[in-house]
Formats: sequence, structure tokens, C-alpha cells
Amino acid sequence: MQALLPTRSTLPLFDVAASRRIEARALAHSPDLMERAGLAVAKLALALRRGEGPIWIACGPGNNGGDGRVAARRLSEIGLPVHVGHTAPPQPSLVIDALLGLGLNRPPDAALQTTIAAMQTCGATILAVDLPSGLLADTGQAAGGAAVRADHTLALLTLKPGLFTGEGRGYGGQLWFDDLGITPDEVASADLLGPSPLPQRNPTSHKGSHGQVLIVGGAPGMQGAARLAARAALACGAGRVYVDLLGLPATEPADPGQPELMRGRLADLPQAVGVVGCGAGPTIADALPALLREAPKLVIDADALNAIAADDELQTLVRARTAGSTLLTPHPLEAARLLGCDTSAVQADRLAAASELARRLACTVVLKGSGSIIASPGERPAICASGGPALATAGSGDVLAGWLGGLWAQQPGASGHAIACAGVDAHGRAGEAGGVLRAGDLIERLAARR
Ligand SMILES: NC(=O)C1=CN([C@@H]2O[C@H](COP(=O)(O)OP(=O)(O)OC[C@H]3O[C@@H](n4cnc5c(N)ncnc54)[C@H](OP(=O)(O)O)[C@@H]3O)[C@@H](O)[C@H]2O)[C@@H](O)CC1
Ligand SMILES: Nc1ncnc2c1ncn2[C@@H]1O[C@H](COP(=O)(O)OP(=O)(O)O)[C@@H](O)[C@H]1O
Repeated sequence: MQALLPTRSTLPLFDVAASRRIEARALAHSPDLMERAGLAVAKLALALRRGEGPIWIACGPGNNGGDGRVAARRLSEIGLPVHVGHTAPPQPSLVIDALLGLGLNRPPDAALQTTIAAMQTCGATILAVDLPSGLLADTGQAAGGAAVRADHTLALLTLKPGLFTGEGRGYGGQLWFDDLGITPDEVASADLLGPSPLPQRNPTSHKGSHGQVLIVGGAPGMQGAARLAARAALACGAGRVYVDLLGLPATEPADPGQPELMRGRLADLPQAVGVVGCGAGPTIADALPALLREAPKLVIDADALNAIAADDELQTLVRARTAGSTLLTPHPLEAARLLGCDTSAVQADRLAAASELARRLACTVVLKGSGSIIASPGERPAICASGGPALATAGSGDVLAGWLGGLWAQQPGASGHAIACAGVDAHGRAGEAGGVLRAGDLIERLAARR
């Protein structure tokens, strides 16, 4: 058993169907799986229990409840007070939520909701078995809006995508994992991202060795967004970073606070990685056809995404680009505009939404938000479990776009998918902080990890 986050390497995630197949094959040669699962739950419960009161174990009708009952037996065997039932005992020292796991197939009914509410209000730490009851394993949504908000979740046998995206991280608490001694014999449904190495700098390299980035955005009044992206690309290590500030005369400095940045235009920088759309306003639509036709690599964000969503011809140009050369970074609302649906439909199944957008536009998609998804045609989707609410502030997405451009400039042979996985994970890890991170501070934290 191990605490899972932050991840030290990329880990396989298995959806319900794949987990079921793994479970069925494992049971054929290891029929004691539930014993192992219950023992793992009991061990973690011992570590989490606070006080002398009974451990309350709420068991459901299926095997999730079976795990809970094994844990109850194990804990009783060592002399601990255990209360198995759907109502709270006085002053429980821990709650074990073993109501529903992988088999959740409808919103919890009224009786289950009453038990869930009692768990939530009894004041004890909650340990969920495999999944918080009510949380959908594939999507990270609460079925019908009701799910246990656990303090800890012990995932068993497989890691399920829903623990890491959508609302999953809000419901799961601290995550633990026990594979029950089984090596999965299935292709993963998705990857849980681990850290990627940053580009190495050869001792004999010069600025020309580290590529160029051209930021296009920053309409009057919104230059900050383009400048944040440019500063992030510079901090990432790009050799030269240029800014095309829309509507500002070319004689104006790129960024008075960052003299390393230069003004530049697509026509003069045919090799530069384009980062397009940060603070760009609607006029970015005029610049997009040339960028989409000519820029060898593009990171497309914010207003550029909205312009593409509103224009079929721009969408055709996106699809026509060389495979692996285009990376879109929508937040859920921008993704919804691109897909022609509403935000709740995107959030209901983030993996499916990102994959569908990647398929439709034939490019890499980073669907941002808690548990960012990276999806590309022909690639297994990835989920980023790093990052947190300190990133929920204006400008952190601009920093991500610039960082991705900076990475790509230094690794021109890498696909959009590889760059997105590396950059999104680094951005998330740098964004793990208490309180709120100003975007400028986020850049410093990213740079410090180089
Ligand atoms: N097999 C093994 O050895 C291992 C199993 N493992 C463990 O098993 C868990 C999966 O067990 P599972 O497949 O039995 O599903 P589970 O989550 O207990 O629920 C199914 C039951 O709940 C019911 N139900 C569903 N939704 C409901 C609702 N909203 N409200 C009310 N009832 C609802 C559903 O009822 P029905 O649809 O039949 O009416 C059915 O009776 C997995 O998460 C892990 O903990 C692992 O430890 C590995 C070893
Ligand atoms: N709660 C959260 N957990 C993890 N990452 C988050 C969270 N909130 C925001 N982020 C990340 O912060 C960034 C915000 O981007 P975006 O919404 O485009 O902001 P902006 O346009 O203001 O820069 C994204 O990378 C997103 O994934």
C-alpha cells in the first residue's frame, strides 16, 4: 500500500470495464482477493483511527460491502471496537465507507443518502473503500449529485480515472493504492501522469540551440496575458521569445518589465513555435489563417479557441495541419464552445469530451481544470493529478500556454501529446501551494524546478 500523490512515475488507470476484466481473471487464480482487500483496509484504518471510540463500517450490498465486512472481522480480531451498520455509533474513531464501489449503477437512493449524510456529520475521519460511495469510477462525477466526501480513499486492485479528474479529487481526499498483489493484464484505459525530465542544456549550446517562440495576443487592455505567456516561455528556457502584441505599434516594447523579450511577427519568424490567443480578443480571427497555414507548431489558447469555435473555415485549417503539430488548451467553457455543447456536458465526462475534440480537430487537446486531460488522436489519454486550487486565478492558463511553447521550442522533434503531458504536469506540480498563486509567482516556481 502506498500514498499515491504526488506520483513518481506514470501509472496506468483502468475504467470499470477493464477493472472488471482484470478482477475476473485475477479471481481465477487468486480467489482470496476480498480477504486481501479487507486486510488492506483494516491496516490503513489502524493508521488513521483517532481516539478510542468504535470504528464505524457502513457496508453496502455488493463486494464493496464485502471488503468492509472483512475489514470489520480483521479489526475485531485484534480487539478493536467495531460497529457495522448504517447508523453512526457514539463518537466513532473512524468511518469506513464500504457502501458502493465499482458497481455503482444509479444515484444513491434516499436510504443511502441518509447514511452518507450521517457519515459526513459524525465528525470522524472517513476512509472510503476503493471509491467514495456515489462517485462514478469512469468520470469522476457524483451519480445524481450525492457522494461521500472522504478524507482518504484506498483504491484496490486498479486505479480508476474518476479519482483524478472532474469532481473526483474533491471527493477522494488523500489517495492510497493497494494492487492486491495482482499485475494488471490489460491495456490501460488512460495514463496518470508522472514527472517528465526537462530538456537538457548541452554545455556548448547557444541561444540558437534552444528554439524560438512567438506569442501572438495581447490586444489593447489585455497585454498582461500575452506577456505572462512570453515570460513563461522565457523561463522555460526557449532561446528567443518574441511577442506580437495585437494593435500596439511595433515600436512599443514587448514588455517593459522583462527586457529579454522582443517584438516579432510571423512573417519574420517562420521557425518559431506559435503561442496564440492569450488576451487576444476577437481580432485574433484575422491573424489565425496565416498562423494555421504557416506556423510549424502551434499552441492555441483562449480567444483563438473561441474564434476557431465560431468559424468552420478555421476549423478546417486546424484539421489540415501536420499531425502532431497543434495543441489546443481549452478550459471547460472553451471546450464546450468548440464541441457545440454546454460546460456541464463537458464536465460530465471529461475524458470523453477531450478525446472527441481531439478526434474532431485532429490535434492534441489539453482540457484544463482539476485533473487536466491530455488527448490526441492515436494516443492513450492522460490525466494530470498535479495542481490544485492555488492555480484557480487569472493568468495561470496563460503561463501554461507559454510554458508549453517554451518546451516545444527546445524539443522540436516531440509530438504535441508529449509536450502537453510534460508541460501540464510541470505546471501542476509548480502550482501546488497553499492559498492562491499569482501567475508571476507561478512562473518563478516553474523556473525554480528547471
Ligand atoms: N470481487 C472481489 O473479490 C473484489 C472486489 N473488490 C471490491 O468490490 C467492489 C465492486 O463490487 P461489486 O461489483 O459487487 O459492486 P459494489 O460497488 O459493491 O455495488 C454493487 C451493489 O450495489 C448495488 N447498487 C449499485 N448502485 C446502487 C445505488 N445507487 N443504490 C443502491 N444500491 C446500488 C447493486 O445493486 P443492484 O444493481 O444489483 O440492485 C449491487 O448490489 C470494488 O469497488 C471493490 O471494493 C475489490 O476489492 C477487489 C476484490
Ligand atoms: N482546482 C484546480 N486544480 C488543478 N488545476 C487547476 C485548478 N484550477 C485551475 N487549474 C489550472 O489553472 C489553469 C487555469 O487556466 P485558465 O482557466 O485558462 O485561466 P486563465 O485564462 O485565467 O489563465 C489551468 O491549467 C487549470 O488546469
